[in-house]
Amino acid sequence: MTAPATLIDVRGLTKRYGGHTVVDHVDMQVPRGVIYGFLGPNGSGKTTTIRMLCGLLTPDEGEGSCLGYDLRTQAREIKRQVGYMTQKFGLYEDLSVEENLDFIARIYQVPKRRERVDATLGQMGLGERRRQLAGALSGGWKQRLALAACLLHEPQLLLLDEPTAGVDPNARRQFWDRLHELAAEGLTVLVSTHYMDEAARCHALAYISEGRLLARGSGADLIAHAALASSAVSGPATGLAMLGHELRRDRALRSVAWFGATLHVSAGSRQALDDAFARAQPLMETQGLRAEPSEPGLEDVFIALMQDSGGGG
Ligand SMILES: Nc1ncnc2c1ncn2[C@@H]1O[C@H](COP(=O)(O)OP(=O)(O)OP(=O)(O)O)[C@@H](O)[C@H]1O
Repeated sequence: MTAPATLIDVRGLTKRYGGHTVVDHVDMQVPRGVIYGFLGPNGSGKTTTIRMLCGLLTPDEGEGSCLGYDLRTQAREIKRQVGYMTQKFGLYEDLSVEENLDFIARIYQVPKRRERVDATLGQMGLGERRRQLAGALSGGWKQRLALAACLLHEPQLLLLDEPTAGVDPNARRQFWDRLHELAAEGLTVLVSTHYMDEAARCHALAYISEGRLLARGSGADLIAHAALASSAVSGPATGLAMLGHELRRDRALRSVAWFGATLHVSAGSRQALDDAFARAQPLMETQGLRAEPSEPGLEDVFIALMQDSGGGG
C-alpha cells in the first residue's frame, strides 16, 4: 500500500488511566518528509501518545490513521511498518553490532536479510564497528545502533521517544544530521525531546502539557503566536539571582529563566514587562543591573507555556 501524503492524521486522541486523563483529545497531522518535534514536561503524555500512534496502545477515544492504516482496526500493520525507538532501547549487550542487527532483521523477517544488514551498517557509519560488542559502545554509538535497528525494515515513518537523552552534544549533533539526511530522502520523523537546540532543528513542533496540545506549528509560528515581549538582564551574578527570585513571584510575567550569564524575562506585552521592571527598579539600581530588549526565542515560548500550565519552570 502506498502511504498517504499525511503520515500521521489523528483527531481527539485520548487515553485515561484509572480516571486520570493522560492524553486529552490530541489532534496531530504530520506530512511526509517532515521532522516533527514533540515537546512537553515530564509526564505530559508524549510517550503515551507515541505508543497510541504506533499501535501499541488502544486509544479510549479518538480516531485517525498512521501510514494510512486505521489506528483502531489496523494496529498490527502500523506496528510492523513504523520504526519505533523507545527511551530504553533494547540492545543485546553481549552480541556484536552486526549480530544485533541480524537478530532484529530475523525477528522482522526482513527480506534479503544479509544485504539489508550490510546496507544499514554502511548507511549508519557502523561498518568499522560491526564486530564490536554492543555493550562496549559509548552512549552515542549505542544510540546510533538503535536507530540502525529501527531502519532495517525500511520504514517510512520513525517514532523516536527521547532518542538522545543522556548523549553528549557532539553525538546528538551527528544523530540530528543523520535524521535530516533521512528526512531529505523522504523519511518522516516524529521525535520527542527536552532539548531546545533539537526543537530548533525540527520543521514543525507540537507542545503538550498535562495531556493537552497547547501549541503547534513551525518554530517561527510558535514564537509569533506566543506574542511575547522579552528582555535580557545583565550585571553581577548575585544581583541577577536576587532579581530572578523577585521576578518569579511577579504574576504579570510569563517566563523568567537563565540563559548563560543573563536573565531572560518575558511578558505578554512590552508594557507589562516595563511595569515589572519598574517594580523591580530599586533592586536593579542597587545591584547595578541593566535590562535590554531582546528577541523572544523558542525557549522563552516553551518556558512561558510550561509556567502557564503549572508544569514546572
Ligand atoms: N500504564 C500506565 N498506567 C498508569 N499511568 C500511566 C501509565 N503510563 C503512563 N502513565 C501516566 O501517564 C502520564 C503521562 O506519561 P507519559 O510517559 O506519556 O509522559 P511523557 O510526556 O512521555 O513523560 P517523560 O518526558 O517523562 O518521558 C504520567 O502521569 C504517567 O505516570
